[in-house]
Amino acid sequence: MTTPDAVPPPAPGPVPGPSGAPGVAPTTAAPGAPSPRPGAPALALQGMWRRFGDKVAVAGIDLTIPSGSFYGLVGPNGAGKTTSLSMATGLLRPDAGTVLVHGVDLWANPVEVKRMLGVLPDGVRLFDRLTGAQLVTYAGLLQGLDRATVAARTDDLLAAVGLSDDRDTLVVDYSAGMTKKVALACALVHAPRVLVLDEPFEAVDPVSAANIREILHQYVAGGGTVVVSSHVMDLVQRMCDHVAVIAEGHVLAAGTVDEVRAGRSLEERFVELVGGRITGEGLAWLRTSSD
Ligand SMILES: Nc1ncnc2c1ncn2[C@@H]1O[C@H](COP(=O)(O)OP(=O)(O)OP(=O)(O)O)[C@@H](O)[C@H]1O
Repeated sequence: MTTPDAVPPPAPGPVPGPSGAPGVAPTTAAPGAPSPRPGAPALALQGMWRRFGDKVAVAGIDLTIPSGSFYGLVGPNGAGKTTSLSMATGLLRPDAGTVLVHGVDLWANPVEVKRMLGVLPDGVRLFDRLTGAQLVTYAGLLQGLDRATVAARTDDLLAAVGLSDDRDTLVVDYSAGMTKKVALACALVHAPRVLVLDEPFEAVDPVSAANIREILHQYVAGGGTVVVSSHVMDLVQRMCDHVAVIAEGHVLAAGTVDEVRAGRSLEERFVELVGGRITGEGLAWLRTSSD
């Protein structure tokens, strides 16, 4: 069994050390660095644009993600979800637009703001010649945590995601689902205020997915905000309290899950908003039966 309640809660300020040990802030804020604005949304995307050559991937997206929400981002393949989340977390520079994290401009203050963010990017590229334990330790030390805190949190997080027995295995030898889980542990180690997860359940088995969902719910109950992209509508409907549907770089609908689904299932509403159902009639040659 996992111990999800051992996961560090999101830190509004300095991160507490293990077992009441003195805490250490992830890194010392530079003098005059902007601080989170009370009452501001956890994440606000304003007028985001991004093109790749002739392809407009994100075409003027505005999104407001309330503090303490569990926010789902859904959309068909190529809708612009990963591009939006990459711009929202400082991984990809927007062509235009502003990202505010708890009221602080990300692209104007990347160092300070990234300290508030935990990110699980899509297609994670990790230092996979490290073991799982070394990788989480490395992520914690990079965030400026002291060694004792990192050691305690690494143990807690690896237990919570079910990787304790594989802690000394090289990440390159992990399965796809194990890699997702260790990347999630890395994203959580500094107790960020906002957690942004691109397809966190992809390749993850159902028991591990349920454990991860529990970790995320506890994180939100402790004051954190989760933004998660997924293709699984049923999961988003059950797990999230807010959702945005995006397609072709635009927001088609956003709000609470109940507002967006408007009395139907989220999947029905998604298909209605996005369209694009294709029948298999054009593939008659695939029929193998001679009847
Ligand atoms: N680095 C890139 N170079 C060129 N085009 C890109 C690049 N990244 C994304 N795109 C294009 O931008 C559009 C949006 O891609 P994006 O990855 O954001 O979609 P997505 O909603 O995350 O899709 P999926 O659900 O399939 O992961 C797509 O048409 C994609 O081909």
